[in-house]
Amino acid sequence: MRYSQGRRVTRMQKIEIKNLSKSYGSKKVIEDLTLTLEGNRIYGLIGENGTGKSTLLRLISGLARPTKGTIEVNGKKNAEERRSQIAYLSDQEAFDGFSTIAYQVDFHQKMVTGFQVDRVYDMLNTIRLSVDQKIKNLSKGHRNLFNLILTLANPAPILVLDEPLSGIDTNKKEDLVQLLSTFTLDEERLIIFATHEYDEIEFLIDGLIIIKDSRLVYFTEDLEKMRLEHGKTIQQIFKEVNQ
Ligand SMILES: Nc1ncnc2c1ncn2[C@@H]1O[C@H](COP(=O)(O)OP(=O)(O)OP(=O)(O)O)[C@@H](O)[C@H]1O
Repeated sequence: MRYSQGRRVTRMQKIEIKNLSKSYGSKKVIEDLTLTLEGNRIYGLIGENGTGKSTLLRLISGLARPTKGTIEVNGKKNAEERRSQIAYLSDQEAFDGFSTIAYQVDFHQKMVTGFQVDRVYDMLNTIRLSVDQKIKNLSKGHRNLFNLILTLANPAPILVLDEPLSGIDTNKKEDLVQLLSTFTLDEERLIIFATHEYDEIEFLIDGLIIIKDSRLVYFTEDLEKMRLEHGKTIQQIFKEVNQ
């Protein structure tokens, strides 16, 4: 199944990163990264452990401060303004655990303007999660799924997702991949997400970003073209740039 085929590219959303560097003490985590992401597209961000993927997503989302360089999201430069354009999903546990699913949905509805609560209930129904369940009693995969659903229901034009597929079983991953595709296609959003699941994203993403040793080593915004012209899978591209 090729979810990305025939996608309408409207170029409405834009993330513009120029000469971005981030260090923690003497450790360089992102070095001189320049990258423009735009349109109604899904971008996959891959790289080995500790190469700076989460850091880059946090920088884009205004949750970490660059050491050097600039980030503009839909023309907004400062961190607070950027945050207004972005729904961010962390790879860390986000819940207190003792509340129920219903409580969290209600909380998000109160906190997030335009939160798509009907969609949340539809999605919960699809994956058969009862709203009365306490978060602490959910499996890790279900917790991750619920967290992702809350993020998808945020109407922000850009979704920044840190490992949204981690811990989710294969059957549900297919549904999720379809869901992510629908979310950009129908609503003209831009999604960037970090993942280690190269096979799962093969036909989901439009663009591919690879980071190695803190640096951008590969970028295409048209993976389908690369696949047709060079016949390479993401796994093969990844191996080549990591040699
Ligand atoms: N707040 C921080 N303080 C100090 N070092 C940090 C901090 N955040 C990240 N790092 C370091 O920056 C490097 C990159 O971390 P990051 O989490 O961005 O990598 P990643 O590519 O997302 O890794 P993974 O695939 O394992 O999730 C790591 O060496 C990490 O220890």
